[in-house]
Amino acid sequence: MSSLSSSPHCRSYSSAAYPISSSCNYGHHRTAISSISLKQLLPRKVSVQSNTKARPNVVPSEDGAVVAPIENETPSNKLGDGLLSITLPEEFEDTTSFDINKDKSTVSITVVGASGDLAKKKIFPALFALYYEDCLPEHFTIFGYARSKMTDAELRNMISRTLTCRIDKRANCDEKMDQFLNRCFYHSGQYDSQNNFAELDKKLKEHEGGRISNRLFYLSIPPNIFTAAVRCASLSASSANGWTRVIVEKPFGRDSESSAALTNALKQYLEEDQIFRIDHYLGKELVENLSVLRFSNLIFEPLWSRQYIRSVQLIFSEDFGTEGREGIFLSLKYFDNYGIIRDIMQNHLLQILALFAMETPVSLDGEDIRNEKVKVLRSMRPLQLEDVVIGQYKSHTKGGVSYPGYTDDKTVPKDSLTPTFAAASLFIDNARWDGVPFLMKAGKALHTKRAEIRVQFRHVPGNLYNRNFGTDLDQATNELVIRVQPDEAIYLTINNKVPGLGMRLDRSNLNLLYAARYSKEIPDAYERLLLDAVEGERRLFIRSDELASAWALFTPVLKELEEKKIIPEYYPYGSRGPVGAYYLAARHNVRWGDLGLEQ
Ligand SMILES: NC(=O)C1=CN([C@@H]2O[C@H](COP(=O)(O)OP(=O)(O)OC[C@H]3O[C@@H](n4cnc5c(N)ncnc54)[C@H](OP(=O)(O)O)[C@@H]3O)[C@@H](O)[C@H]2O)C=CC1
Ligand SMILES: O=C1O[C@H](COP(=O)(O)O)[C@@H](O)[C@H](O)[C@H]1O
Repeated sequence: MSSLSSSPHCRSYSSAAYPISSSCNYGHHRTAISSISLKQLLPRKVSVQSNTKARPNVVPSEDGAVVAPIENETPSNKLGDGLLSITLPEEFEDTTSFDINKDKSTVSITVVGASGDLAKKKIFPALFALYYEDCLPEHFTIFGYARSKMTDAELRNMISRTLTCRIDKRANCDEKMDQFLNRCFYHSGQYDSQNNFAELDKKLKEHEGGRISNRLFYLSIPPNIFTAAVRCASLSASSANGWTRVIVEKPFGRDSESSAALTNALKQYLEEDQIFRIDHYLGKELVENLSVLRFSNLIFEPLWSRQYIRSVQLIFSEDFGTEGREGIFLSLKYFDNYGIIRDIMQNHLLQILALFAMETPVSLDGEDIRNEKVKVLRSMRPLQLEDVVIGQYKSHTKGGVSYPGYTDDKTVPKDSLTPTFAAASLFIDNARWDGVPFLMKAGKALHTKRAEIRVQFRHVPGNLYNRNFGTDLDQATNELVIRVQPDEAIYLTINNKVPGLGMRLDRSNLNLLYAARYSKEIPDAYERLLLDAVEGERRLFIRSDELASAWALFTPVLKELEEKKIIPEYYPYGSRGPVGAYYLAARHNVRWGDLGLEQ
C-alpha cells in the first residue's frame, strides 16, 4: 500500500463545500487535485486508513480499493491494522476529486519575473511562509525565471534577504530556510522565447522525476509582456499529464477594451479555469472574514439592506506617496499611467464592495460566490463625472521636514494630472441596496495608513433618547467598522448610558481587536492566495466576467476625466485629502466615518 505522507499540522475534515480538506497551520484549506471522483468509483468498496496525522488524500491500495485518512476511529468501524472498510451508498454522488497519485505527483512553481520587486518582496517570502507552515505539497520545486543572468546560488542569496520566520514560532528557522532555499532554482530566459521556456520545461522535468507534474506559473512581470510569456509557457512548458495554472498580476488592462483584449489573448492559450487573476486584497484576513461575519451571525444579515443601512464606506489611505517605489512603479512609470482609480478603486475596493453586497451564495464554492459578485457588479450604475472627486498631492513641510509633491518625482511629467486621490459615490440598483450610497475613498500621501469598511446604520425611529441626553442620535447612529489594516479589528459603535445617577448617553465600541484576541500572526494575503492557487481554489480570484463588469463601471468616467483633462484638487502631503470629498459625501447626507479620528 502506498504510504500517506504525514504532516503534524495537517488534519482532515469535511463539509459540503470542501468535501475533503486539509489544514496546515492556517486553518482549513481545500484540496482539489485532479484524478478520479467518487462517482467514478461507486459502488466499490472503500478502505480508510485511520491515521489522524495523514494528509487527506486518497490513494489506491494494492487490491484497487481506495484508501483515505479518517479523523476518528471507533471500534465499530475498525477492521484491523488501521484500515476501515465502508461501502458508499448510491446517493453519495459526490464529485469530490481525490489525488490517487499523491506520492506520484509534484507541484512546480515558476515565478516569472523572479528578479523583480514583487517577487522579492512578496512572492518568495509567501512561498517560504507556506513551506514553514507545512502547507506546500511533499514534492515541490520552485523556479525563478527572468532575463537577468543568475545562478541558483545567486537566486537563493537574493531571496534569502527577504525571508522571515513567524514571530510566534522561530523554531528551526535557519534550518527551514536552508531546506526551502535548496528547493529553489533559477533559469534565465526571454519572456517571448519558446526555446527558453522549452529549456525550463526540461529542467522542470528533471526535478519532477517522472511524477505527475502540476505546474503553477506566477506572472510577476509588466503587463505588456503577459501574453508573450503565457504563450511561451503554455506552448513549451505546460504540464503533459497534470494541471497547468497561471497567476496573473494586475493591472488587467487600463479600460474595458484593453482588458477584454488581454483576456482574449490569454484565452488563446489558457482555459478560464487555468487563469488565476490575483487581487491581493481578497486574500487579506479581514476581507475573508466579511462573509463569515455576515452569514454566520444571525444579528447582521437581517440588517444588511437599505432598510437599516444608511451608507457603506470603503476607505483606503496610505501615508506615503509614489516616490521611491521600486519595481514597476519606478521602471514603467506605472502609477502615472494608471492613477489611483485604476490602482485601488476599480479592483481592491470594488471587490470588497461586491463581497459585501452580494446575496447569499448557494454554497461556498468559488463559482457560486463569483456568480453572486457578478450580479452585484452588473446591478451597479456606471460612475458619472459628478459622482467623482479627484486630487493630487503637493509638497508640504511639516516639523522642519519637507515632503515632495507628486510631480516633484523625476519620473513624473511636471504637468501630470494623474489623480493620487479619488472619492466616489456608487449605487447598486437592486432591491436590497436601492438608494444606499456606497462611498469609496482612496489616496496616497495622506495623514494615515488605513484600509477599512464602515457601515453606517440609520437612526432609530421615534427614539426615546433623541433629545436632551447629550447626544444627537440622528447623527450618533450605530456604525460597524471592519478594519482591514493596520491593527485588524471589527468593532461596533453603540450608544450607552454613562454610569452614574444621571442619564447621559455616550458612544462606545464593542471591539474585536485581533491582536488582543489572537496571539497568532496573521498570514500575508499572498500566502493565502498562493496556497489557493496550488489547491485549485478559485474563490478569491477574479473571473473574466467579473473583470469585464468592473471595468464597465469605471471606463466611461476614466475616459471623461482624461478627455476633459479634469484638473485634480491639490492637497498637501500628509493631509486628509481634498475637501471636495466631504462635499461629495454631504450631497448624499452622509459624513465620512473616519473624520473624527485622530489618526
Ligand atoms: N511591486 C509591487 O508592489 C506590485 C506589483 N504588481 C504587479 O506585479 C507585476 C510585477 O511587478 P514588479 O515586480 O514591481 O515589476 P518589476 O518592474 O520589478 O519587473 C519584474 C521583472 O520583469 C522584468 N522586466 C521589467 N521591465 C521589463 C520590460 N520592460 N520588458 C521585459 N521585462 C521587464 C525584469 O526582470 P529581468 O530584467 O530580469 O527580465 C524585472 O525584474 C506587475 O504586473 C505589477 O503591476 C502589483 C501590485 C504591487
Ligand atoms: O495593489 C496595490 O496595493 C498597494 C497597497 O497594498 P497593501 O497590501 O500594502 O495595502 C498599493 O501601495 C499599490 O499602489 C497598489 O498597486
